[in-house]
Amino acid sequence: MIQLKDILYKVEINSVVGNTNIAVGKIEFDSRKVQLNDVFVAIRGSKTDGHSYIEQAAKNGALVIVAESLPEEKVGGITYVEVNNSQRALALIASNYYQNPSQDLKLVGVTGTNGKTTIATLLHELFTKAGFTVGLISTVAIKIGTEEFPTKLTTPDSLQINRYLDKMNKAGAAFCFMEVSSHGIDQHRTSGLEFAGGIFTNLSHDHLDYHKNFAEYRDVKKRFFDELPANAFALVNIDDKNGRVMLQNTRAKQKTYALKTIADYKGQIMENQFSGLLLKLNNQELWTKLIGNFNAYNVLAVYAAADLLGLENLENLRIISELSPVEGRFEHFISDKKITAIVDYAHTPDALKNVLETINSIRTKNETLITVVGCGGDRDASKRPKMGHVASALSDKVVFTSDNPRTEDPDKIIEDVEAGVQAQNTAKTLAVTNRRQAIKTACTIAKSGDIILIAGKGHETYQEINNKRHDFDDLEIVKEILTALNK
Ligand SMILES: CC(=O)N[C@H]1[C@@H](OP(=O)(O)OP(=O)(O)OC[C@H]2O[C@@H](n3ccc(=O)[nH]c3=O)[C@H](O)[C@@H]2O)O[C@H](CO)[C@@H](O)[C@@H]1O[C@H](C)C(=O)N[C@@H](C)C(=O)N[C@H](CCC(=O)O)C(=O)O
Ligand SMILES: Nc1ncnc2c1ncn2[C@@H]1O[C@H](COP(=O)(O)OP(=O)(O)OP(=O)(O)O)[C@@H](O)[C@H]1O
Ligand SMILES: N[C@H](CCC[C@H](N)C(=O)O)C(=O)O
Ligand SMILES: [Mg+2]
Repeated sequence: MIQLKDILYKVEINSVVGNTNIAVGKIEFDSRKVQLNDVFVAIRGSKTDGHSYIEQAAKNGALVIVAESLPEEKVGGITYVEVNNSQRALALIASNYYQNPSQDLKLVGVTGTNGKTTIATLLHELFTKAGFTVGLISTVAIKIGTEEFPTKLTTPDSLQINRYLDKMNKAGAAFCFMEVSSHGIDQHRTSGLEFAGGIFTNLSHDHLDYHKNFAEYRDVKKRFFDELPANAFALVNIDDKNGRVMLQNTRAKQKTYALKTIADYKGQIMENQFSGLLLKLNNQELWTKLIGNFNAYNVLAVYAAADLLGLENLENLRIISELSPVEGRFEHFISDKKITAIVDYAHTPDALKNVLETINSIRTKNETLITVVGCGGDRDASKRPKMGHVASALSDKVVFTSDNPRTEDPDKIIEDVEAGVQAQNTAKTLAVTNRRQAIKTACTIAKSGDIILIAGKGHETYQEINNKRHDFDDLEIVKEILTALNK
């Protein structure tokens, strides 16, 4: 059995009421899951305050309550621990509980607005092909070797992270690549983890519903680099103006990558086609099946990280050339009548712009580009008009539709998106609220040789409407419709 005093190691404690020399059960931050002898950590959330459920946790058998303020009335036999920050305390307790699993493998975190899943997944694949057992914590899935576990968040809560890292160690994993979202950093989901490296991709508009403004969003990301240990590497995209900012206060070894400026890892695009990219990396040629300028950055980050982790150069280059695109990221299908349907997870204005610019740089003049896109509900509404503008300015035709409306009115979201369309582009757009119907509309308009981009949902296999997830897979649906239309 684990002792309370052991799992409180390094936790910043204000006061304790009761005994810490006691054996405890599991750790929970949801009172509804508490069982006999568990530790309940009360967290102030965005919807409710965990401190209101201390009594319920006690009724369910909690032996220990960890909170930022202790209740006046205490129950005999329960140990109360007052801490400065419950979320941080939870993360440290979780690390201690699983015996600091991040120290027993090389953990690399990827942060930035776009490209996290792509880079983390490619690194997982690269080191797997190099013969290692590798862990992955990403938006799409959590993986231990080839075993896959479902996930709902990009960066899970600290208990889950440490539980999976422990499982990875038990499976003999040498590395784990994980996405570190700004919510994750802000909510201390990654506090107390020992990272061997951190990667910064880029910073653009997203999540400004959650963070007060862009500067705060940037500073949260920076905190991840501020907290890296001295023996870790901090690898940043120096073409992004915020790359330098990330390095300002880090103790870690500073490394840079870039396509446009001098950097430790310098890339150059030689060819950019539908079949892939020909790159020059530190003066060595490399062919990759990944498509688009933005993927040149991702490939460069992958090469650099693998190099910093000690992978032999030629093996590094050879395996990168074998890597396939990540699920739902520029995945494409060509129909019998030669209509190209591309499914991509672009759900920010910058990602959408990059994807559309890539398609425009590759396609020929007589191929029409039809974009199907929407924005998620209960998420940053200020990105909606920007996405409407980008989609309509860079496509020949746009069908605005729903993404995951969640609890919002889908037509209202579409109106927000349409508000960004400039007068000269309005004639190119139409709105079809039902996403399947919108895809069908695009397929009906498309002629042989045309390109349909379906953006925003990528790998997702559901559509969330009013707290219910319905089966929905953009790629499956577009294939089915094009086939049914005999196109
Ligand atoms: C806004 C946000 O990030 N919310 C996360 C947060 O929950 P919350 O603050 O809303 O929690 P709350 O409902 O207010 O409850 C507060 C506390 O009371 C507890 N409680 C509540 C009820 C009860 O009866 N008893 C009880 O003890 C809850 O367990 C919780 O500890 O903490 C939870 C546990 O870690 C997360 O699951 C939850 O993620 C929600 C589901 C979410 O949708 N998050 C998204 C926005 C997110 O995190 N996205 C990022 C970014 C993706 C990207 O990069 O694009 C990600 O990493 O996935
Ligand atoms: N390096 C990049 N720069 C800009 N855009 C990118 C980059 N890499 C990918 N994208 C675009 O962003 C989309 C999402 O990519 P990816 O899933 O790798 O990002 P992410 O950071 O994991 O996103 P999330 O915040 O949802 O976890 C892709 O489908 C593509 O359109
Ligand atoms: N991690 C992102 C994913 C957005 C994907 C998009 N399909 C949506 O539902 O808005 C978020 O939670 O904001
Ligand atoms: Mg991701």
